[in-house]
Amino acid sequence: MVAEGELLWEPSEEVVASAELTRYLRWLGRSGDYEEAWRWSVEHPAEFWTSVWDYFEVIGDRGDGPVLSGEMPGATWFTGSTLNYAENALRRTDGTALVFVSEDGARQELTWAELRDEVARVRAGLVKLGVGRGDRVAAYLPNIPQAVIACLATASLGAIWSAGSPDFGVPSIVDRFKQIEPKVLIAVDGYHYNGRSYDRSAAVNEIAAQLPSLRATVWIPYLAAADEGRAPQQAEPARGHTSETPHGEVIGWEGLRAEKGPLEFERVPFDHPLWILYSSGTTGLPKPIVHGHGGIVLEHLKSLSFHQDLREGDVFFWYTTTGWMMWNYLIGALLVGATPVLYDGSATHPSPAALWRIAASEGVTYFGVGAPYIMASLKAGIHPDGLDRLRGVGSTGSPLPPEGFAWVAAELPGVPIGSFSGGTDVCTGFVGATMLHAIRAGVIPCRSLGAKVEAYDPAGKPVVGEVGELVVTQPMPSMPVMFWNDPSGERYAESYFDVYPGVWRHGDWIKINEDGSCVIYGRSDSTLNRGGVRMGTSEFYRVVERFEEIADSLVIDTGQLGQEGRLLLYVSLAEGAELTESLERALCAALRTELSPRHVPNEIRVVPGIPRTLSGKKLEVPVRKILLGTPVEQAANPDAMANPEVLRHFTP
Ligand SMILES: CC(=O)CC(=O)O
Repeated sequence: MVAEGELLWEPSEEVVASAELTRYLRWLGRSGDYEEAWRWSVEHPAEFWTSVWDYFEVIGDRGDGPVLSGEMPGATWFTGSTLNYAENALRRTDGTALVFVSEDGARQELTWAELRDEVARVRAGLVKLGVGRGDRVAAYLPNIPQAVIACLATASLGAIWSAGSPDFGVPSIVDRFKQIEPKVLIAVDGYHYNGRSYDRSAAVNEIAAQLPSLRATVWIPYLAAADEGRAPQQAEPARGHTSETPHGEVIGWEGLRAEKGPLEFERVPFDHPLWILYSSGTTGLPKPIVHGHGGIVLEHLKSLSFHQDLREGDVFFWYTTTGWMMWNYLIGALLVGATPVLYDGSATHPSPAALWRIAASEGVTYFGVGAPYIMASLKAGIHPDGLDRLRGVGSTGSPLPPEGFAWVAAELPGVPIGSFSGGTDVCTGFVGATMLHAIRAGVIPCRSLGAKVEAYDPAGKPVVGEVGELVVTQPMPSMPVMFWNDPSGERYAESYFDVYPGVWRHGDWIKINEDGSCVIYGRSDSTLNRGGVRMGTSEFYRVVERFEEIADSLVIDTGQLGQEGRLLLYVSLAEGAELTESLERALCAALRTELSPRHVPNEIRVVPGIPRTLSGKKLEVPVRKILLGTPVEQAANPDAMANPEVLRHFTP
């Protein structure tokens, strides 16, 4: 058992001296006191974000309008400025820009010159298909180089990128893409995952048929190329050749990139849409969140340099699909001149150590994953090795329990583990680590520069040392510039500003300590409130999932509006395990002693699996709704789930 707050790592003088953040603070003429710098960054946001633009020598015209005008929602940044994300991402010319590895062993490397050439070609291909400023290009692609190339080519034109991963079902992709009316769809014929091939040709045809806005569909014969000797389901049209279908032209990737074009960049205003990400709630269509060129360039430069300490020469890995904002964050490495490693495949194929092996073979210097992968590595008894170049490990997606921190500290001595928390809505973390901070078990060392994060009590008063609602009380440039199809901004305002007017409420529980460090306790709306003792579900899971017999768990408090309800614990069992009376007793005893007697579940139920979203989050709120009487079909969208079949096991 590891105590929260136990010291695990401290930066040496050398680490502090060579940190990117130290260089920036010196350039600013400030001391190395992080809290002082943070306070300045949030109290003087216009000065801070101007310094980020200048320090990184952002390519573009900073303009001479006000840096920050108005208030949330609706604050605007850098009036009169123009820039282009792709121009900033493609500023280097020498060395390796991108590495790709897949679970079946394929590997590809692109130099900066090759990446620039590919982007120019695809840009020319998109122009030929009629894509221009403001048009949407949708992608149904795995984490492969073509996704990065097409994203940058789209951005270079001032057109708008939007991606979904090919493991998303047809209805969930159509629900997303039909809202944004794309002109072009770029898709693969299928992919490999966990040793199996998944043919998606029929899915792509179904998607295309439901998008009347399409002028063209671009096919990438990815599965066909991998499955040597197997006839592709959808033949690649001959180079440069196109054919017509009811839903537009059909062209192959080779046709799209056939002509060498000029690498040019349409400089656009700061808030010009760069990409559209989605956040699915439990009702209505997924929210199409639009981020702007300027906000993403500044936020990713700041966050990747000062919080992940990335720089030229670094090799950056984060396990993600194109359907999660961590993909957009991963490719942000290009902005700082680091090399992103794209991986397509399962995290645990051919073994639970698969991702650690990639980190070793690719000489990864910063390795990021979802918290469950670290916990699974702990449980599987993995001893990662060959990671001599590793300087940092990142964890996100859900709170990492103190044991996960301690495992990284023990297995990778000298490497700090930085838990990072934010979300799709801002395409970054609000809180994270730096190379100036010590690492303590279960604790996130700081609030990110420029992110005025506070914990609010229900009356909207900031609290310190107590759990409260995570709010952001100053605008950040990477906040959405709008939701697509929400001209009045109503949906946007409702999503973040309905509880505390003028203040961004993120929907997480956070405790901020006196020293600025913090702990995230999970989603605020799934919190357990037992007799007034509020607790995020992560603390519960930490106790339960330590048991070898428990593979996964979900806890639901059916209490409503101050009324105490039942506390139900769902467990999926490890292979060969049984929920015996003695195991039930041991679980209850651990919860009683480690949390509180009020946190002993009223009932423990065995289920075949815990429902998770495609990006791995437990579906606590939808299950709670089902238990309170909402029909399963209305509580959750099966297409946004990794394992929708398990939901029927959760009945009132
Ligand atoms: C940075 C993050 O917060 C990622 C996520 O959990 O979606």
